[in-house]
Amino acid sequence: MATSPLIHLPISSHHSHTSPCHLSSSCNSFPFVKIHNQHHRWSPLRCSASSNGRPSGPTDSESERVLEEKRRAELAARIASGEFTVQESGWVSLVGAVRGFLLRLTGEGWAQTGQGIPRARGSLAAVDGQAFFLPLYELYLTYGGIFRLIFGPKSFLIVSDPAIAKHILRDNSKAYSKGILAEILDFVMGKGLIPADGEIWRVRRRAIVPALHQKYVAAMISLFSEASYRLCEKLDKAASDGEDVEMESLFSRLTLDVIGKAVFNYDFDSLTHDNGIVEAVYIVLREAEMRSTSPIPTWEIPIWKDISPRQRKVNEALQLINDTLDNLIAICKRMVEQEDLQFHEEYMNEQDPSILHFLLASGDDVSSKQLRDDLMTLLIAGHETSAAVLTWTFYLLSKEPEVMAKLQEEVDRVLGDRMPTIDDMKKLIYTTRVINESLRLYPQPPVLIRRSMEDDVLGGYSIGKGEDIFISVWNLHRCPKRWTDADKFKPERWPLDGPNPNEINQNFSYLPFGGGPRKCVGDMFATFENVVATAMLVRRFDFQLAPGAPSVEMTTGATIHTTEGLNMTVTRRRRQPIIPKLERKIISDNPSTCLDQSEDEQVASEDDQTSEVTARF
Ligand code: HEM
Repeated sequence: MATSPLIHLPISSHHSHTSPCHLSSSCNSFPFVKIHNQHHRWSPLRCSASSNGRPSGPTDSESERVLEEKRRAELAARIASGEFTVQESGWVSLVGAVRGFLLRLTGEGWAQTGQGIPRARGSLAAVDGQAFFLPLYELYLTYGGIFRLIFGPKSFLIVSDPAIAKHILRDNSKAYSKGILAEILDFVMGKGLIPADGEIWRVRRRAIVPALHQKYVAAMISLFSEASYRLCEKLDKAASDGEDVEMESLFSRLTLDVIGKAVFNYDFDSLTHDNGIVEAVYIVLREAEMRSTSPIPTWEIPIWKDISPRQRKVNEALQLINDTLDNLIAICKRMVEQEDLQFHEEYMNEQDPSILHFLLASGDDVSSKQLRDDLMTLLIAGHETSAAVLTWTFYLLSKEPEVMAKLQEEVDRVLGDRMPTIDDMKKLIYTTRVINESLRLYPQPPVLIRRSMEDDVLGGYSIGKGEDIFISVWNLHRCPKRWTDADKFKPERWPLDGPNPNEINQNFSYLPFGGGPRKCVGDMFATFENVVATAMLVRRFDFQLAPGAPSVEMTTGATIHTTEGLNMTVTRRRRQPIIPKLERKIISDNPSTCLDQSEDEQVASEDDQTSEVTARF
């Protein structure tokens, strides 16, 4: 039976915390978007925003900081008093010592099992839905880079040490499976690439990775631009009407539109309207999140799962998605059959550059169920993550006007009023650093889940087969010893002339896309998507937290969500005039040139700006 881990993580200290317990609910203006109604009251790293429409002034930040320090001091004192520490019984210690001794005898390493992994305990009665990775941070500061967290009969190893993370993810990755994650996601992803393990994973990874080749990613830039442009149009209307916008749901729609086209050449067009399939995708996504945070797996109870209206709705949604995917696969198969096909490494069909087309053209010999699982996995993996990155990036930007100004300066200078091209990705370096830094502060997902498939030694402690492990990327990314001003949004920490930060050059203390053989296959795709969307949005608009909106708080599903949306006031930018460059027009068949024209006209006429479009002769 699948166990659901995430709800079990809040720690008992929660209840006695000085912060009041709010349970509020709000209604999102967009249907099908998750509504959360818990506050992470416990959070020492609370990310509450000023809701007065301006970035917090020094007074706001100062009082936030004082409150935060108070909370942390209280918690640290309670942890230090041993409240969360589990005393090892003599029996456990004895077994540990004997085992450690035997390990040494067999030469398997100098395991410190005698001393035992530090232990903390949590309460099952804690409130669900809160950002569970936050209490893990404080416990990490006390118990260190590896400790055991115990909830009733269940226990988890919490890893926050870069060397141990490297060992699990890369050096000894074969000894670890996706464990709980695979169980929870089975209903939607089946044996898709994220949950799959062993031989199935190996074969599917080998088939899928080549589909995201450089030429494909370059072709995606115009797709990112077109979708971002549609979002700009929507924001432009809101700016005209003087309406605030809920950006989290808009980013969710933007990235859904992008990934649908990119993976199986399907235009959800969710930014423009809702339809059955968009609704079905959100029903399934919400279900996956519910399953990962629910204390009781009701969906596994034999009769209940057949009569529950919720489960029926989920099954209907899945059926609709599966039918749609089957249909798209059939259409694509026909296209491939009619094609004068010459398959090569960077193969791409110009009319349909999707991953599905590549897979079919490559002769990928796979069952249609497996193909559907893979497509569904790519859809979910590429949708939720990027939407969350954009949400938190814009939240962070609204709090740091100086970063926003620097970002806008770069975007104006590099892009002017053109649509972005692949060459611009090398030039929008500060924009990329903004995304790098956003991913450090808000890693998506905030924990990586594994299960040991054999005995191993982690950080000097021996562990057995079957341990459920959470690698806290949140803790790695906010470790105060590793990062100066760890909680501060400082894109400048990543030098402009340095390499793009990744897990290798940061020695596993920075894991925005995981690491080792199971590293994200869409890292470049996602980075460019986020860079393009961010650049196109900040070029046209200024963004501030909406006056009177609820403070921005975190909660978790698979990624970090806000509890009540990211409500923002969007205003058109008044830009300095761009001095026309007298340069010759380069004749190009690049589709982005056609778009240039339409956006140039749009920007010039609708924004009523003094800026002039770069003259081309
Ligand atoms: C900013 C956006 C994204 C972030 C932050 C992100 C992050 C990650 C991370 C951390 C992992 C490793 C998970 C683990 O080790 O347990 C991962 C795996 C994966 N990602 Fe992404 N991802 C993003 C976008 C995408 C996109 C756009 C795609 C597809 C086009 C994608 C497809 C995948 C797949 C298939 C895996 C599983 C790889 C495997 O297990 O072999 N991701 N992603």
